[in-house]
Amino acid sequence: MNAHPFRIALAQLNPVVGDIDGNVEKIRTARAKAAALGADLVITPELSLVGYPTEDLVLKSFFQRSAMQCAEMLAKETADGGPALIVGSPWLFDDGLYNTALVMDGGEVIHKVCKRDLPNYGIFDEKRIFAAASKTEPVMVRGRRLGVMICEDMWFPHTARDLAEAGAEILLVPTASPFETDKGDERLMEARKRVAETGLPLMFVNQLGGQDEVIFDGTSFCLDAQGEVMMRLAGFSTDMEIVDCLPKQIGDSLALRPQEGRKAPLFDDLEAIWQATVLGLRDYVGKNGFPGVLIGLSGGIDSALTAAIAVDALGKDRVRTVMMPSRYTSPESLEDAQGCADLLGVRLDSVAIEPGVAAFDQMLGPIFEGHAPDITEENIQSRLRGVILMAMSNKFGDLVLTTGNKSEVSVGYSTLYGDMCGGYSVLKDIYKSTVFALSHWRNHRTPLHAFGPEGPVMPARVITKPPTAELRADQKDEDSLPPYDVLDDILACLVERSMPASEIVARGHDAKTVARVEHLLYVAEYKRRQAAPGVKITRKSFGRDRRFPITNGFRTTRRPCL
Ligand SMILES: Nc1ncnc2c1ncn2[C@@H]1O[C@H](COP(=O)(O)OP(=O)(O)OC[C@H]2O[C@@H]([n+]3cccc(C(=O)O)c3)[C@H](O)[C@@H]2O)[C@@H](O)[C@H]1O
Ligand SMILES: Nc1ncnc2c1ncn2[C@@H]1O[C@H](COP(=O)(O)OP(=O)(O)OP(=O)(O)O)[C@@H](O)[C@H]1O
Ligand SMILES: NC(=O)CC[C@H](N)C(=O)O
Repeated sequence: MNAHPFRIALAQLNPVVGDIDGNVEKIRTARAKAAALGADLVITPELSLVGYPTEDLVLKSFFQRSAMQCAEMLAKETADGGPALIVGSPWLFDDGLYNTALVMDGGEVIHKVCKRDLPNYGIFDEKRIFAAASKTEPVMVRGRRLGVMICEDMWFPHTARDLAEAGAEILLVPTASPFETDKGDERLMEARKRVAETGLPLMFVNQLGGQDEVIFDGTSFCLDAQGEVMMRLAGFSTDMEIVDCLPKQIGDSLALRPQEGRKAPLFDDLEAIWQATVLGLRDYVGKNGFPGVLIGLSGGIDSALTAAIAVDALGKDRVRTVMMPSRYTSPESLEDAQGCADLLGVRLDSVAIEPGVAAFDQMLGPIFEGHAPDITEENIQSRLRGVILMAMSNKFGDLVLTTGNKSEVSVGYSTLYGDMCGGYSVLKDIYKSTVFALSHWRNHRTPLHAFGPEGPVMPARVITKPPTAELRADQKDEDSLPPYDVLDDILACLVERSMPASEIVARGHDAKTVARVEHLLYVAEYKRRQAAPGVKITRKSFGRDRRFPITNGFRTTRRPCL
């Protein structure tokens, strides 16, 4: 029996959805690097050739043909004597389009493994675009019997069980598993269940990178047959590593035993959130070709945190900020905005909005005659700031970042076409309580892979002062909203845990407050549909993840006739 190790390279790549040529080049480069290290096989992530998720792009027949032709071309390159290769690609068979892992060796595609369990919940829509395979069998590669299964196939027992019963020596899982808080634990738990059920080691090769709202954190790993982590790739960074697997006869069957290797450190919760926002923004800006970003810096915590994340993602020279004072802007806000800009080293311009406010007062005066000033005038200030930011974006090409956090986005505490102006949001799925925690954390810690300063990124007062929109005299967020610790707990119960009002009240919350927050959450749906996309962090982000009707007569505080 061949006692040489079978050397498997796990290539954690960052593809761009739809950039098939660019992705081919990334796969080719990874394979060349793995070849130099003596690999027998290179595994790339799920749909590595086209990126994940492709959404309806993959339904175009030209797209399908392009992917298949490029896959055939990559397969031909494996005639060079280098490692075999597993590439993820859509494949059109007579009975439908499948999400496949193509096994390439000796100049051709030697196996096509089709995905069996298609995720169709949360952000996933795979049943809309792919057909599901009915069975999965092991594939022979260079004398080894390999159990290849694609991402969601690992979340259920049947595929791993079938592969083990058919004599697979190891489970290989190309994946595109998006980041959310605690997702690493969930993946490990599912992987360990499959290992325990089959007695086989497992390799999980995840995609890296930001794709619109979804972030892939990588953190690929290899488990031995006891479920111990033998190797782990970096989180939030491209990476590759070779694992030597020793062939071994166990009773009647053959097994591959992965040897121990490098284990990249894991991140704690706050640093993982930080890394996700940084990677999400960096890839959104980079993959969409923006020179930099533009932020309205108010001296408040949301814009300060957004600017700090932007500097960590892009570097200070690609982040531009602008203070837009009004008669309600306090001297502390002016000082704090300047303090943030100084600490981050970013450019801060100032454009006063008072001339615009006066012009609108005059222009609308005849129409509004006899009507007392109200929220209309407050919103005009916010909209003027939006106009200024969008004008600067048009002139200089930078992407405007919106600064609203999940607490505000949930209850519609923002102005349509005002502070909601912008193309991308990094705090959209981060509650205000976590905004405070993250700001404090970043003032004391320097994250890995960050371009920002080592010291604090905002004056301490930005974190400690009461939040205010400064759209009228002496305004505080808590005049309109419950305290953020109360609001955020109720929202997390409603949004992430989908709890009825009665259960939330049973946790000790005031019934009227819960009913009001639920109402605000539902009636703000129209605003969210018009909001910029933003980084998914929690189990239920707004956007693809949580799809609610705008016109909605349901409330859990009412009792429908049953
Ligand atoms: N179902 C629906 N479908 C489509 N559109 C709908 C709608 N319901 C209202 N609308 C439209 O939306 C308008 C109301 O929305 P909008 O104009 O945004 O105005 P509105 O939500 O009434 O006011 C903005 C709120 O955001 C708060 N805020 C907090 C923090 C910062 C800022 C800031 O600006 O910096 C603002 C501010 O204090 C105020 O409570 C209506 O006049 C109507 O035109
Ligand atoms: N004076 C200002 N100068 C520049 N931008 C501003 C100003 N006021 C508001 N903005 C922009 O509008 C956003 C919403 O501002 P606002 O202060 O009303 O609410 P907030 O949620 O408390 O945000 P922040 O904590 O950043 O102040 C800000 O984050 C900022 O981008
Ligand atoms: N691409 C997939 O099939 C991903 C589904 C899987 N359950 C995950 O979230 O990681």
